[in-house]
Amino acid sequence: MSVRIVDVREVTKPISSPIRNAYIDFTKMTTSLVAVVTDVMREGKRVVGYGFNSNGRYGQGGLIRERFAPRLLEADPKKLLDEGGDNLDPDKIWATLMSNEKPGGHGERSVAVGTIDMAVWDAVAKIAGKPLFRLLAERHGRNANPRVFVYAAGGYYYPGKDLSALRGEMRGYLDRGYNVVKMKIGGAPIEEDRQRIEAVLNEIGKGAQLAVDANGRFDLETAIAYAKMLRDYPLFWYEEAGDPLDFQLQAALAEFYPAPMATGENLFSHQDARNLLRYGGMRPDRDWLQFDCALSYGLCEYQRTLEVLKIQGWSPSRCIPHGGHQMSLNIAAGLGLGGNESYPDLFQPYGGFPDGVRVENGHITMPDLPGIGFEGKSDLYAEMKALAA
Ligand SMILES: O=C([O-])CC(=O)C(=O)O
Ligand SMILES: [Mg+2]
Repeated sequence: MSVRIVDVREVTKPISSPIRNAYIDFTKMTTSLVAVVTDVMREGKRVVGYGFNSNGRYGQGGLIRERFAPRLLEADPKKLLDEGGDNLDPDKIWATLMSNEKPGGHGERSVAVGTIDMAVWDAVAKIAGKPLFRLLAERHGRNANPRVFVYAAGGYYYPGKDLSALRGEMRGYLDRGYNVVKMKIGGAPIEEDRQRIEAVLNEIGKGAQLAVDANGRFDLETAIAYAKMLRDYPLFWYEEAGDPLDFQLQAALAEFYPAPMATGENLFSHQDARNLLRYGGMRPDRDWLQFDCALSYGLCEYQRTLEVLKIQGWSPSRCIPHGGHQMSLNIAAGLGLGGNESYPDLFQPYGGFPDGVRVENGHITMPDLPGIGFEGKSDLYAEMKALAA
């Protein structure tokens, strides 16, 4: 049986909305959609793997088309196969993508590679005829747990949004089954943010919890001023206070913030993750790590990141990735992460769950769909299918 990648296609799609966090607005946000087309047939259909690059970093069409897709298509197909020769080997593909790339200075090539890697894993699990989370659990000798914690991210700033709109948004998440919600901070003066936080806490009551996200906006002084304000409240976490690569700031903040902190969505390699754990003062008994495989060289690299965690004394259950995509849901269910982000009202049709999956008591249950499960989400699959047609 031949197993061959016959094409790698990319299209850049808008995922824009009028929202704003403390650092950027999303009025021009895009994502790359990728199809890895194989010559394998399953149940009378050609196996195509799909991927996209989460949100927050723009499409990567230039890098994918000029550098990464040609490397895959020019490689000897036999060199991309696993030992049995009957499936693709994601690690060999990853090494091929990264040939002639220097170390360090990751830039956004990690996003381009992460997007293709997602499509490769989708294809590999479909060729194996299994959900990706089950394939991952088997490869790691673990039991899959299809029940995954999810939280609702939103609470953005946008024109005309007052406290009652913010409260209404959060109420809507609770009505849909979530029990942890997240809102943005740092895009308004501290006193205004305090009022926004109190409004949300009053709305959600004792049965739910609130996380806050500063999107890396603060200098040390401001991060500490916020820590002193935030520690008055029983928050789920205080996220990305300062620049993602300012590990000293993160470590200093721990002195002022005994409750859980979260960060990592803008660290794009296992080496950066290792530096965070070495120097960022993050505490394995309470803090949360948010590396998003789609932005950070994909699942091949994410497995290396999980190895780094292990060596540094961290459990994978402290990871709740950024991005709200089904790829991280599979990793969570297969490799025992603590859960996944979700954006119930944003970045559609890319984020979210397969049709019919409901959030209950802050958790979803993964259906048994082959691959990542994109075929189970009809609005998303319509876009994907158009690319592969
Ligand atoms: O606003 C964003 O860029 C998204 C983000 O930080 C998150 O989901 O944690
Ligand atoms: Mg964030």
